[in-house]
Amino acid sequence: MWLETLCLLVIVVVALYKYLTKDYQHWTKLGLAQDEPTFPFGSLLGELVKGKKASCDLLREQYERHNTKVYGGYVFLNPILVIRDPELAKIVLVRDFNNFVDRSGMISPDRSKHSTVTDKIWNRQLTTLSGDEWKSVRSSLSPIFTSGKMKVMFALMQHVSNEFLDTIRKHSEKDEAFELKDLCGRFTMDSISSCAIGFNAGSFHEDETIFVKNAKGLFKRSGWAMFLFVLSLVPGMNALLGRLGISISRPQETRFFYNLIKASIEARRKSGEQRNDLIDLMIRIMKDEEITTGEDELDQFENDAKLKGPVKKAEFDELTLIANAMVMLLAGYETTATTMTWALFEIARSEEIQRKLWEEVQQFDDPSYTDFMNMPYLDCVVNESLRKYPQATAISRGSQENYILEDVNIPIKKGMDVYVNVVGIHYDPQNYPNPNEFNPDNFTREAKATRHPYAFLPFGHGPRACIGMRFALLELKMALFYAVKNFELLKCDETPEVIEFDPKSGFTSSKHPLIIKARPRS
Ligand code: HEM
Repeated sequence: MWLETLCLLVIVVVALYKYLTKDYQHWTKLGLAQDEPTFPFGSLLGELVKGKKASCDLLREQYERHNTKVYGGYVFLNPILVIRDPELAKIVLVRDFNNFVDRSGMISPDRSKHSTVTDKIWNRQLTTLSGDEWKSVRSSLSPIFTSGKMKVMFALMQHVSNEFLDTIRKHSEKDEAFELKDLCGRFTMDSISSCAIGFNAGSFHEDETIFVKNAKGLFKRSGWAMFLFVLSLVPGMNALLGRLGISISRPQETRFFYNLIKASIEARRKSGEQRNDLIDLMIRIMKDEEITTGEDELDQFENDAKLKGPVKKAEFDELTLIANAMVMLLAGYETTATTMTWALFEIARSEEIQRKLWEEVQQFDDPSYTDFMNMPYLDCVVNESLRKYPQATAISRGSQENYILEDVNIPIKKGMDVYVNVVGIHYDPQNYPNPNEFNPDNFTREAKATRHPYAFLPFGHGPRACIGMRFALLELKMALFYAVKNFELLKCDETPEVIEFDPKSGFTSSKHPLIIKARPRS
């Protein structure tokens, strides 16, 4: 009897496995090269979930294994299409945007309905909203970072830059080596909290303020958080977790920011104070005041990012405001800090790059916002840092309808996800000769003219691209400018020679601490 039961069990398990993995040959059947999936994670997530490989390395390897414009892959049991070609990236991200509005794994209305309060906050953020709801919130928030508004934030960032310099000075006076990520994290935390919610995070004055502790907590990858995240990707699980009162997001830290931002809004309303920061701008949006954008403020990236056609006006309630003030803190903290870290590290490693940058920055005593936007070599160094160390190694979009991707003639089913392999494109020698080398000259006007404009995607592209790009660029430029103008950045015994990416980080971070020294310029 037990033998029959065992045989039956084996048959059921095999049949179930066959059923679940029935789509694992989806791309091969269409004649397209694919990355071989392993059950149950597919071809993309397994290594990442196990923390064995950084996404930067994994996606680069996958890109280099293929030589077609697109290739197939799998996330769990689902086929995804991966783009290697900048022109096809443009078609998906910009030209046919109306079919590719959402990122993959976007929330379903069902998930929203049954989620816990703290998950609801996450569900109202720009990063996770979908369809018309996203369009209306995004169009309300878009004018927030135009160059006119950035000039006001520039003044707030000056104060943070001074604290940044004081900290480097203290290390240099003691001839002490210092770790860059910690320093840059303090810079970006203070500038985003001050510009977004008018809150002085005080990062430069304490080892770890309660603000920083909670912000870091939101990014920490514990086994439980990872388990819940992976579970939430399984269809139907979000709603179930919500019904059981289990938060996918980190409830304690989310509540901390919810309370902080709410208190900031209330204080602002009571005092009537105008700081012209994000909270002010969002309160004006809630009151239905028009925030204008001068068309002449928009560059090519932003013109591509404009939403075309009629957009329903957002219902901008207080929860939406808090959720989006919070997402600015989150999306703007680690991404910018990590890029800044790499940029300062590369400057310290190359005497020649540092000399060229120094020659440029020393021409300015007290640069204005416009000056910062017009320093060509500084711009090249920042762009090269974003190329070599893209914080989002891939960009994803879900297809809203059955769709044929032109040129390669590949059918994409409704609901299927398309990924653009950003890091692969950034390291393709056809786009950037000697891609492992840090070479700011990749971004001279002449070099850019020889390349497809979509071969550079650190902030994504199109209407769903990074809303905080101008803010991030200004922070990066200010930090690099003041550091190089006031100090010689130097390698020291602790500076790593070989770069390795951290497989445990969700960003393109270094596995080893990036440590340098600084000497005051006379
Ligand atoms: C070096 C720094 C940064 C990098 C590399 C970066 C990169 C990105 C990327 C690649 C995306 C996805 C784009 C797409 O899907 O096409 C994104 C989205 C986003 N970023 Fe950034 N970002 C940075 C800084 C910031 C800052 C400073 C803020 C806020 C102040 C911010 C806020 C956002 C938001 C809210 C979204 C979601 C936009 C939407 O879905 O409508 N980011 N970012």
